[in-house]
Amino acid sequence: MALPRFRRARGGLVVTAALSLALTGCGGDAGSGEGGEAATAPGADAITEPVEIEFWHSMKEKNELAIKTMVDDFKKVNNKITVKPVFKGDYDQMVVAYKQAVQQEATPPLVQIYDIGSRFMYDSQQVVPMYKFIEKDKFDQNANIEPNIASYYTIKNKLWSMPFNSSAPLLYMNADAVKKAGLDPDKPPATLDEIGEWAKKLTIKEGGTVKQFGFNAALYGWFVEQLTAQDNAEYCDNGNGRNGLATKVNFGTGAGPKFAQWLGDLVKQGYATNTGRPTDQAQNAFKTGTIALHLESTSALGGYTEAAKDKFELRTAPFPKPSASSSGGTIIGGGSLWINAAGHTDAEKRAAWEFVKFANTAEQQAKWHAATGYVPVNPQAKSNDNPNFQVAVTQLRAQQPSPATSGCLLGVMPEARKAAEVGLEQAVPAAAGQDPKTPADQAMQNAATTLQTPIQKYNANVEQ
Ligand SMILES: O=P(O)(O)OC[C@H](O)CO
Repeated sequence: MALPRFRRARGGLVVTAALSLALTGCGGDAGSGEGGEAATAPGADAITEPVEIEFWHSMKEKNELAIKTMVDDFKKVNNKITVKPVFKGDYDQMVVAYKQAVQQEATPPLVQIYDIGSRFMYDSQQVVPMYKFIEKDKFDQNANIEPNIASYYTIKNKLWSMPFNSSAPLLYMNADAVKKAGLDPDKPPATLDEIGEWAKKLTIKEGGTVKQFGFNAALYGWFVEQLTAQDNAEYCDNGNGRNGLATKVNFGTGAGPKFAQWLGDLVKQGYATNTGRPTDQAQNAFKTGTIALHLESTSALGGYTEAAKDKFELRTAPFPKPSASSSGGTIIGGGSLWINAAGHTDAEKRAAWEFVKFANTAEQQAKWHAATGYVPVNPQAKSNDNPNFQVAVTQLRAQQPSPATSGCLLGVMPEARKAAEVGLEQAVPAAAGQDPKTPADQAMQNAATTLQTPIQKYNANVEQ
């Protein structure tokens, strides 16, 4: 399907139906912008005098401090450019803030968007694609960006955003609890069933009270995406939306219901606690030391390392596979940096690129990785000697990019993740001894079906 023709809007900017749809979900004139393939990348001569740019991000606590350190480091070597980091809430809140900014013609020159916002950003017509700066500067992409990471942000063979905070999902262990139960943290469980077996041995009850749960994980749609890829299956059709627009999601069958059933059973039997969808709640429970095994992103590692200090021995292990025969891998997570074209001067766009290049350097990526736990995007970056930090790096480098592990490109991917979480909520009982609201197969299938109309509406308005 051809992209609807641009039309001129006030101020010489342009609106597309694709953008309108992405912004409002219902078509109509919603914003303006001049970006996408049409945008150009200004050269180094665009900066002739001091320039200040806002950098919107979603990093909090320890990870936000690491951003501030990076910005300060940048200022020391680029005295003409001031980068002002602005925390805009979590990843979902950022997308809301970004959409509002497009409507108000007030986007920042530089924005961090989570992985699953990539197709939306591509369709938004707001950005200067990263490959244009790469070409302009003859930047060596292969030498500076891990191919396994770049694959996620590569759309139609071109890199659209710069991977920045790249993560992998992990199994976290309270190694003291593991050892006390006579289990060996050096031989961690590798499948959901093995985790279930461990969780039973690791749950400690005193009287009627649970002192330690064997397992917890947020009801987080990201885990459904990861387990699907671990099964070497595609989350959405058309080669995970990379051979053409995806027309449906597949989490109604396979790893989605398997995970929902497995977690529901563990909660019902009292071996896992259900802390709901907010990842903060599952994270806080793990940090108290009363959870033995836990699933989270490597992005939490910096904070966990600090929280566990003097409390318990923290260990990480590869993310589990749905079953021993699963032959896939994990998907790169986290977010990437997008440079906005609409309404920005050449100096601002160039300043944003200068910071993006700086953030990608081996030195900065090594520092960033050591502070946060994110995987270094630059293969030349030294990884942290702490073995907990190396698990995600090894996990990522060991796998070959494939359609499954490149992740699903879908304009309504944030909605898809939320739908999967609604499915999990239906399938996982609130507490021990309770039944789920809906059987797992049906809950996940129902959730997947709710996406058909949003996907069709989105696809009707964007180019293939
Ligand atoms: O917690 P992060 O930054 O690793 O992100 C996890 C997911 O990829 C976000 O979509």
